[in-house]
Amino acid sequence: MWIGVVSLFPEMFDALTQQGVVGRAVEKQRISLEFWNPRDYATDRHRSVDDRPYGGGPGMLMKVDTLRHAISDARERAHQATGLVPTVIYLSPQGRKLDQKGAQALAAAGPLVVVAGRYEGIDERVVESDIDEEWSIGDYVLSGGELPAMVLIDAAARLVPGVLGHQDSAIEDSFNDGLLDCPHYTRPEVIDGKHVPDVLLSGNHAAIKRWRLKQSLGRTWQRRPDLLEGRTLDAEQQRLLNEFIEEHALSAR
Ligand SMILES: C[S@@+](CC[C@H](N)C(=O)[O-])C[C@H]1O[C@@H](n2cnc3c(N)ncnc32)[C@H](O)[C@@H]1O
Repeated sequence: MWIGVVSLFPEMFDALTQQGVVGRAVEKQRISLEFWNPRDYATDRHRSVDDRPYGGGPGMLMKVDTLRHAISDARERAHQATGLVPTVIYLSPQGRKLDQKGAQALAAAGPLVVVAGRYEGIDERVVESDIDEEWSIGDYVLSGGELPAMVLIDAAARLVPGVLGHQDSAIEDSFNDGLLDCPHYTRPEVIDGKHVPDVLLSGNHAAIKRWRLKQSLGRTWQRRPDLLEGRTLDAEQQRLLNEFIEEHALSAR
């Protein structure tokens, strides 16, 4: 997966690319990340990258020419590196809210150019002319698009085949099949008098699989019932959820 990043603070991305899953993916060249800094295109004495908004008011906007130049070079490089036309994404609180389905779509898309905004954002005409999609990471406002860009890149990159050591771990993650993940346990067998559920020690893989699905369904029902709305459970899933609800009612008594 090829990703070009347009940012005034490319060094922030070291946090993403120098360790962990994405760091290893970059090292193994499963993910290629390249950076364009609008400041490198500034020609004035102060190397300015911001400009005043028409109509006045507080805050600045990203300077148009340096930003467009960076986007254009990133787009051209994407084509050169992959032979494909990239999707240019602007991280914005006004964009489509990122969820696991969105991350799956981005992981399967061709090359991406990801634009991190700063100040009060970017000129609307640049959005209209140079941006293909706007993505948000949630209904709150951050000071810049770098953290949102890293969130989006991480969420998509770990779904690229070969990026995760155990590909299954992505399959079983929360949201991948529309449910929350089941609870997990590691050693020791007893912590503060609390035991690992017997079934996980049984070695009975069918029973473990059934238990995990039951917990997934139950947790989703408890914590995120909205995820179950409009979803038709098959007979086995319904049975497991009923069992969970019954057990839950019994333990609540
Ligand atoms: C201070 S914000 C500008 C917010 C903008 N004035 C608004 O209210 O829509 C600066 C930059 O941070 C990024 N940003 C902030 N919150 C974000 C979010 N929830 N999702 C994605 N990007 C965000 C965007 O790139 C934005 O251009």
